[in-house]
Parts: sequence; structure tokens; C-alpha cells
Amino acid sequence: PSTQTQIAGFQFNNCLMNAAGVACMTIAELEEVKNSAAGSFVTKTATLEPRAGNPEPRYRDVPLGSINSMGLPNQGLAYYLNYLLDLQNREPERTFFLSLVGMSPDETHTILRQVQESGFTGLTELNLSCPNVPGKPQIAYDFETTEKLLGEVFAYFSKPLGVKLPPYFDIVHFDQAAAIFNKFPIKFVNCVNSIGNGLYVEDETVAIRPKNGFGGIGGEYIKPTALANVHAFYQRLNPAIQIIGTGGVLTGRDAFEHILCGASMVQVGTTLHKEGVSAFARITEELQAIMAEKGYETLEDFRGKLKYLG
Ligand SMILES: O=C(O)c1[nH]c(=O)[nH]c(=O)c1Cl
Repeated sequence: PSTQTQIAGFQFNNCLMNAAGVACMTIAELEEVKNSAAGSFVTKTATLEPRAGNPEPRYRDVPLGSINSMGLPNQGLAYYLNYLLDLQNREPERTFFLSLVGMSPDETHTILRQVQESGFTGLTELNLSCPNVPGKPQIAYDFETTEKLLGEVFAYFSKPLGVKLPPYFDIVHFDQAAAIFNKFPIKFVNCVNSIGNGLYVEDETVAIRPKNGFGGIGGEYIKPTALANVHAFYQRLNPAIQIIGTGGVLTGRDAFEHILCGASMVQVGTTLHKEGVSAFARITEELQAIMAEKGYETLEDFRGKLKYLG
């Protein structure tokens, strides 16, 4: 069975890739993901200037997942954009993702204009869901701001762009968010970012330093929420807007469920942090075994075909 896929008309030889934030801060890390069984990579979310991020410890792997309050540490847009421009000349047949966001709407426009004026031919993932910059709310929880920002972006940005979304937990919010995204030529929505502002306690103490221990939750804890967001947007969005599924992918079975719920690409975060890039080959083999057992040749044989109980 084949686990190849396409996003916005770009072909990928595998439907698995890293989630932004994991294994993607440096060129060395990105090259390792690129040279693994992953079909693509996405960079750490880039801001205009490099950022040190929050004080450590700011990321912890825990038995059922992870908690992080990194604070958007990154090497700055130029570092990632220059690498991607060089890479697309070296490997023109492959497509990669650039994740970005400004620390303000103006900075977001500055960054996106730089990308627009560059020769970048890959996919842009606008991160509307960072939960860990003190004082900065998650953009995509503010529907008015989100609609205004996207309206401004698409006045000048013509390269393929998708958005990274926080998890929503209310059916009305699925309705309202989807209604906004359906207004714009967005190529994909990536559901979900970490569940914001969880708290992990060890004995009597928090696990991470920033924000008195509050941080985004990933891993097994979040798969039901991730699948619900994937499927809710799959049900509601214009079919021209594809879904990337992120959250709780440990096994081929988890990847299968994301695709069954409507995902065209599946991202791996916490599991990649714990296991390393060998996770991509393992999960791919497990997914292929499930497809073989069920007689599915391609993802399209089962993508979005979640059954209800009537
Ligand atoms: O703290 C972070 O850097 C971070 N951490 C997350 O869990 N999601 C994000 O989008 C970001 Cl930007």
C-alpha cells in the first residue's frame, strides 16, 4: 500500500512529517528529518528576529505526552528562509513547509511580505496558535482578529498558505472558525496545536519553569481532541481546504485514525521528540500493515470515511 499524499497540488512520497517545534530548530535537525522516512518537514515557527524564548526547563516529556512553554525560541526568519531557498535549488522535486508568525500583526505582515517577495516555492504555515508567549493570546481564539488578519494577508500574499490552529472545544466555535476560513483561499488548516496551558505536577512541584508551570500539552492526552478538530473542520470546510492532522500520533493506528477523520497529511511531535526520526519509518510500516489488512491501496481509499452509528 502507498502512504503518499498531496497538499495544495504538491506531491509527497509519505504522509508523515514533523510537527512545528519538534526536530526543526536548526538546519542540522531539519536535514535529519528531510533525510528520514518523513515525506516533508516544517520549520520551527519563525519570527522576524531571532528569539531566545522562555527560561528552562521549558519542555518535558512525561509518560502520557509532553508539556512545553518554549516561548517561541527560533533563529529568525532569514535563517529558515535562506535555508529553504538553497534547499529548493538542491532538491527541486521536493516541497517543504515554513512556519511563521509575527509578535504583532504588523510584524506578521512584514514577515509574510518578505516571503512573498522571495523565491520560496514551498508551503507557508501561519501559526495562529502559540499558547506560550506571556501576554499574547492565541490569535485563533479571537475570531475577529483572525478574520481581519487573513483579510489583510490575502490582499498581498499569493503563495500557498495554511494556518496552524489551536484545538477548539465547542461545536459553535467549529462553526464560527470554519465560516471564517471558508472566506479565504487557504490551502490547509493544521489541527491541532498543543492544548494550551495545562499543568503537570511532580510530587509537589510544577515540571517547567515558565508561567508557573503552565504549558501546552501534547501526546496521548490530546488525540481525542485532535481527531475531533480534524473531523469537525473536514465536515465544515470547502473541500479545496485540506486538513493536516497533528496530535497524539504514536503508532500507525493513530495516523490511520487522523486520515480516517479527514487528514491528508499527519504530523508527529511528542513521539518524534521521544523516539527520534526512526519513528517515521516505524509509523509508516504500521500504517501500511493496517492498510494491507483492510485492503486499502491508497489514503484516498479511506480518507474522511469515518463511519457514524446512524
Ligand atoms: O512555546 C512555543 O514556542 C510553542 N509551543 C507550542 O506548543 N506551540 C506553539 O505553536 C509554539 Cl510557538
